[in-house]
Amino acid sequence: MVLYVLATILVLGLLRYLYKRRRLPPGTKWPPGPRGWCLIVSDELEAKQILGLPLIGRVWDIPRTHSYKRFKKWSDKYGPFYSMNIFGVNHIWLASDKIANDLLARRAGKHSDRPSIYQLEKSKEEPEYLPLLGYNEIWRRQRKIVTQFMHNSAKTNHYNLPYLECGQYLSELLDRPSKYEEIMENYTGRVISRLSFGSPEHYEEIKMYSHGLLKAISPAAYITNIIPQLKMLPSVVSPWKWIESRRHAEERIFFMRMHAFVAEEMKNGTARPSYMREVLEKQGETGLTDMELAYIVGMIGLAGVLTTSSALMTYLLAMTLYPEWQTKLQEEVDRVCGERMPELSDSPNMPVLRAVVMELLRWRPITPSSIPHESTEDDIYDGYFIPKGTYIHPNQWAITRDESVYPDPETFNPNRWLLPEYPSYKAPLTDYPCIRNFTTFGYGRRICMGMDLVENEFFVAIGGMAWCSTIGKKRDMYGREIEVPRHDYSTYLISRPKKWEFDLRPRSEKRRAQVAEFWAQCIPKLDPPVENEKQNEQLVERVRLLPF
Ligand code: HEM
Repeated sequence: MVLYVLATILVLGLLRYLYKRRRLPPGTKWPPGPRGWCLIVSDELEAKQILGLPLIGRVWDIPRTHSYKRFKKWSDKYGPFYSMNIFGVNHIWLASDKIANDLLARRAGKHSDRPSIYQLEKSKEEPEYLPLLGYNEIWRRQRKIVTQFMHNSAKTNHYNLPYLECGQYLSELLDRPSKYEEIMENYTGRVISRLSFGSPEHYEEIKMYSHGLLKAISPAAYITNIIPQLKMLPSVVSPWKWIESRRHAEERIFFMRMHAFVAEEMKNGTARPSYMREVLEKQGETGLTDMELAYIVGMIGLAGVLTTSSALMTYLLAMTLYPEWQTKLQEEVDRVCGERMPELSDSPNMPVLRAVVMELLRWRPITPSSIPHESTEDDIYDGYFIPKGTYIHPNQWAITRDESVYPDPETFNPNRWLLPEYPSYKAPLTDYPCIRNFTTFGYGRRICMGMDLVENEFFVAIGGMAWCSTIGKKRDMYGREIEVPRHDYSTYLISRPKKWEFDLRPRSEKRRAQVAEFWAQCIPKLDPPVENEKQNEQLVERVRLLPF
């Protein structure tokens, strides 16, 4: 069995390599990069050469976990634009925001496709997951529809849901800080569940399917995402295929159930505003099938949970390690907001809060290895040849550690956004720093579609945490501070700090009571009584079950 798999990989790798090998156009050169064929079986950053092995390239040079650190190390050696061959595919890694913008935004016509995700059936062609679609007609129509409903939602500040959901979020966090992962996912899950389907009740399923999809697309989870040739093995010897077909089928049932749920509410006249309701109302115009429509909204639901909650977790870590920034932030929050929670309209007066948010995204990027683009045409950049079919990775870990832009990059330092002596500073401070279009949201035509929602959620949730709680190091039974790991992060595509111990307390009992009162005030605003009798009964029941 092992021999069969190895032989298949080598033969298919050879065929692909020979097929893809290209001659250089005159006057161009290959980008620099790690060359030679060597098999490395080490997870440490210093590689050990063990055995020469042609065809598969340097794949074993790449650790399964935190590979972006290895890629950064190579960019330190070969420069901010280097290439490498893996299993017959040409890869380019970028470690400079300028080069990433030059290629992925200014030349977006050539570099906006996506590589296939091998663990999925047909990620580029099936009208399912927008972020994974190729640069094709399906992607264009889906992106247009999502742009429309996200834009409409942004016009209402997303119905103020990120703010109104903070009441429950902060109350729960103050009561059970050790459950922070669950509480943070529940917060972002409830917001996106309401936005997508008009009701908060589906957040548990959204969370579950988000984790499932994240695993399916992460190289660290499935070897199939690293060795494409494995996909050609028959199902009988591919456990990955069984796992994926089950995940996919269950997720599809969920998306279709959500479609039916909102369609039924629309029929009864009880559907609240939601992305699903909006696309259903426009179905006559767009001509989308029920299935595609369900996927478009379902995918946005999944995109909105783990990304945002990851940065909330990083906030706890940063405040544990850099308490001086918590003090500065609390000073600003108290000065501007006094006895109430920060609201989005406070944003122009709160540069420190925006700088803290910005620095969280820079210091611990949520997708440190980024989501790669694929080139659909040959290109030449600075004399270097980029053949069609190249996978381009704007390595966010490296870009956010570019010392010419972010001096002393390992230090969490929001001052780099607040003081003119830093290269990343931008005025006026009423508008900047602003997370929109920041490198960690990607580039060009594939740039993230959730930036407006994320900006809103971060402002109120992080501002709210600073307003009501103080975070610090935990002490053991002998009174000694418990060590806090600076970078012990998960290994999937969306990265978050692994669970660690910290102390979180209300800033005062008065603030704790204010948070509980705020939650009570939010409930009727979140679920206002409606004309329809049946829905009124449901709402009364929902409020009755809330854990006061
Ligand atoms: C802090 C949170 C988030 C980060 C850091 C983030 C980051 C990213 C990145 C790096 C990309 C790929 C861009 C590229 O290929 O150049 C992306 C794409 C995308 N994001 Fe986000 N994202 C976040 C939150 C969200 C949220 C909340 C939503 C929606 C509710 C969302 C929806 C999308 C969609 C639909 C795409 C695919 C765009 C396309 O392929 O055309 N994201 N995001």
